Amino acid sequence: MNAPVLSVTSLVKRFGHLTAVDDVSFELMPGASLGIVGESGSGKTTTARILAGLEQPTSGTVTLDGEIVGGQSRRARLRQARLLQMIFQDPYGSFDPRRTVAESIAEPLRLHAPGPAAAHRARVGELLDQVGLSARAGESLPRELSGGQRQRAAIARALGIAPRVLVLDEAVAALDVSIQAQILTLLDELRRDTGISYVFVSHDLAVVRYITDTAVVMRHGRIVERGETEQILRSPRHPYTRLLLDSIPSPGWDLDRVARDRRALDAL
Ligand SMILES: Nc1ncnc2c1ncn2[C@@H]1O[C@H](COP(=O)(O)OP(=O)(O)OP(=O)(O)O)[C@@H](O)[C@H]1O
Repeated sequence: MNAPVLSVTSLVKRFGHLTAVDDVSFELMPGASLGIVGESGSGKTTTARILAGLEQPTSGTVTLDGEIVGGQSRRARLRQARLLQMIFQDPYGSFDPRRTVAESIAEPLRLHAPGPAAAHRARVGELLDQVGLSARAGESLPRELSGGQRQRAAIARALGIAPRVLVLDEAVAALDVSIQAQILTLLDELRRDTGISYVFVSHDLAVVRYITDTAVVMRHGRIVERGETEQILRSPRHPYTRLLLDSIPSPGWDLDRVARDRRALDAL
């Protein structure tokens, strides 16, 4: 039996009186894809940020490849970044606007895998190719690329150091639907080819259905339902999951019923 590449145990994050993440636990096996779904404010992003070390938990642990992470030493932070990389909704802010995309993709290589510049250049070429970007796109500045191309570049940069886990926070939410499909297909191929694991944070159940095997549903910081994604979406057990599903516009959509169910759930 394989060991999980990522385990999260009893994670809690408080901001003052607000408990944003409340006793969250889950495991991710090598090559698996786990969805974290829930409405705005349910604690998804805070959970993702803790995984990436961008936020410290109030309590609980994150274990990556058998070792608890969260240490603040340079060595500990480098190890966490080497094993787990994060992709944001719009990576624009995380690219240096004055550097070419290829230079930005090379940066983590220089930090984590020091070597001759020519080797880095060759690796950047491979990475651009792997995510479907031309060498010309690599020579562009971030603002010269489309949203979809920028997301491809962000994926290339994250993959360069061969992390075990990619945490994607609403990674396709800002893209047109046809571009979303291209990025999701790319992510699917990359997972098949490299055996990388995903934690895929999204409010979009259709996207989660496509890209994940299992999922957890978060509400008010807690996990209210978990299991195989297909099973959860086909026969949700928790009223909140049913409400999320009913909130998707579809033929015969009953907005009054959704509003009624929400009032009933909020009163619980
Ligand atoms: N730095 C912070 N300081 C104070 N409160 C915060 C902070 N970050 C998040 N919160 C609060 O924690 C709760 C969970 O937020 P979080 O962003 O994790 O939810 P989410 O499910 O990702 O929602 P969204 O999709 O809107 O980001 C919210 O009530 C939010 O206002």
